[in-house]
Amino acid sequence: MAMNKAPQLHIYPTPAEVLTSLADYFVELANQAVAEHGRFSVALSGGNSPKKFYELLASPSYRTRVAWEKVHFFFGDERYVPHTDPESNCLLAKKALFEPLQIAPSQVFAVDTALDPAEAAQQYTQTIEHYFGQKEARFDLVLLGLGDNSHTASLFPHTPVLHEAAAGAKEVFVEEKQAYRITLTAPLINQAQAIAFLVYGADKAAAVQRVLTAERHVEEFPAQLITPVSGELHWFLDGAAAAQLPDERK
Ligand SMILES: O=C1O[C@H](COP(=O)(O)O)[C@@H](O)[C@H](O)[C@H]1O
Repeated sequence: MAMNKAPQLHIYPTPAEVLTSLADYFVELANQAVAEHGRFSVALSGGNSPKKFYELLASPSYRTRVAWEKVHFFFGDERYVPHTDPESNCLLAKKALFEPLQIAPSQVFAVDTALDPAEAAQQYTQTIEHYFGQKEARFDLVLLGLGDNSHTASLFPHTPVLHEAAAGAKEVFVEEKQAYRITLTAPLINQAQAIAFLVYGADKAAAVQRVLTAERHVEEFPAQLITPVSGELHWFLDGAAAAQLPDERK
């Protein structure tokens, strides 16, 4: 039986150092993927944490280090709102990354939130399948965040999508938000070549500790579902988010 590789933890004193380390890793993976297969496919995370990361990638220090015209952007999850809504993960990426880097619309694969949720998820699955063609859908990188309730992407505690066995996108009604989300399923995320969590801030410390050290209980701690089939799993953390980890994990 294949054993899951242990996640690699990268812990830095400050969020700024975490962001730089993740940006360096992004550059390394992007250049490697472009050299190997001519393009780099990345699924972006949303919420608050990645804004500064996207701004850093678009900054003068990083913008010349990646062949951005060869990068193809997907979304690990999307809030079920128009792309002009401040809640939209697509809008966040557009403002912080796509516009500053002048990314062509043909490089961005967004969820169509004008459709009904099930249709939007089905269409996004088809978009992903079409992009990868005959090959298994395997993103070069999936970026993830972590909610203080241990959700990642839009894999929220006690939702049916946690049991989805198909690798694709799926709609999920999130009771605590009273709203639909569209999320990549855990099986699809786990097919990725590399998966990187970006988590910083003291409000995430308990969730980090539970996901990484508690006994497996995916209904309560959905981020425990993220166990790559054969790719790499990295956690980029600041000291505050890592504070409740036992010393031997730091
Ligand atoms: O709702 C979401 O939450 C998680 C965590 O976001 P953060 O605001 O706590 O950083 C995020 O990873 C996900 O993409 C987003 O839609």
